[in-house]
Amino acid sequence: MSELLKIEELTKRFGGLTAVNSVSFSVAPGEVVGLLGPNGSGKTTVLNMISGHLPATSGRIALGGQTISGLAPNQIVLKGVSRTFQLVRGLPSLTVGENVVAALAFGRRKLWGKAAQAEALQRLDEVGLAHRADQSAQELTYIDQKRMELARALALEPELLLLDEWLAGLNPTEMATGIELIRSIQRRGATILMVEHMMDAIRALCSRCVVMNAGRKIADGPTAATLADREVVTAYLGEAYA
Ligand SMILES: Nc1ncnc2c1ncn2[C@@H]1O[C@H](COP(=O)(O)OP(=O)(O)OP(=O)(O)O)[C@@H](O)[C@H]1O
Repeated sequence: MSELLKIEELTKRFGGLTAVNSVSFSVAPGEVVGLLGPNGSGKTTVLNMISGHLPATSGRIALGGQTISGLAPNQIVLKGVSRTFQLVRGLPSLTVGENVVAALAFGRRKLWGKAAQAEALQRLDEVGLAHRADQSAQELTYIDQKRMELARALALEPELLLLDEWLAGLNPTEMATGIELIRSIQRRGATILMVEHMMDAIRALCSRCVVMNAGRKIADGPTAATLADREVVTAYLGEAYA
């Protein structure tokens, strides 16, 4: 199969506002695709529909040829999609390790007990956080909170990982570390769809970009060519720069 994720004519209306307007695109296995666009263009709404956190008004989302639109978020996790959120959603009263153990209980293998603890350490090691496993989650620095959220998403064993501005708010050193971390996850075979505003990160990580503006898809292609596209430049910077 040439595509893992296939989105067809996806639309979301909030009352009179069409936040996502008949958007179609695909993601192939092993690809890292950037989902870009100015603020309010509908990117997070697309992610929310893929992960089941918002129902689509119309259109279809398929993973590996199976329709997943219409399913609840926990069912979509079991089909192989996990995500991070713009605002980190950990369980602050638990330790870092327990946060990942909690995710494993809901994952595709529903791990508990010692098996879950061992697996959690492995997931934390993948994101460079194993040494903080016994620390309270609320003591983590911002980047470590983001690492923990990534470990929780990886614990769900996704075929498709959705990242919603995972790199936002990091300083330049942390950004370089974060880019390398996402690259290492890709090298292990992950397929990633990432909403991102940081152009350097997009250039470093994404082979392809889908660009939205005012709810519509305006470009879809190899990163360098897409970022140079006149309509994309106009959407970001205005007519004067195009
Ligand atoms: N639950 C909601 N109810 C009503 N309107 C919403 C809801 N969620 C999003 N919107 C609106 O839909 C439009 C698209 O929002 P969305 O968050 O998807 O954009 P975005 O491209 O992710 O923006 P940003 O880059 O700022 O995160 C915006 O006009 C937003 O105000």
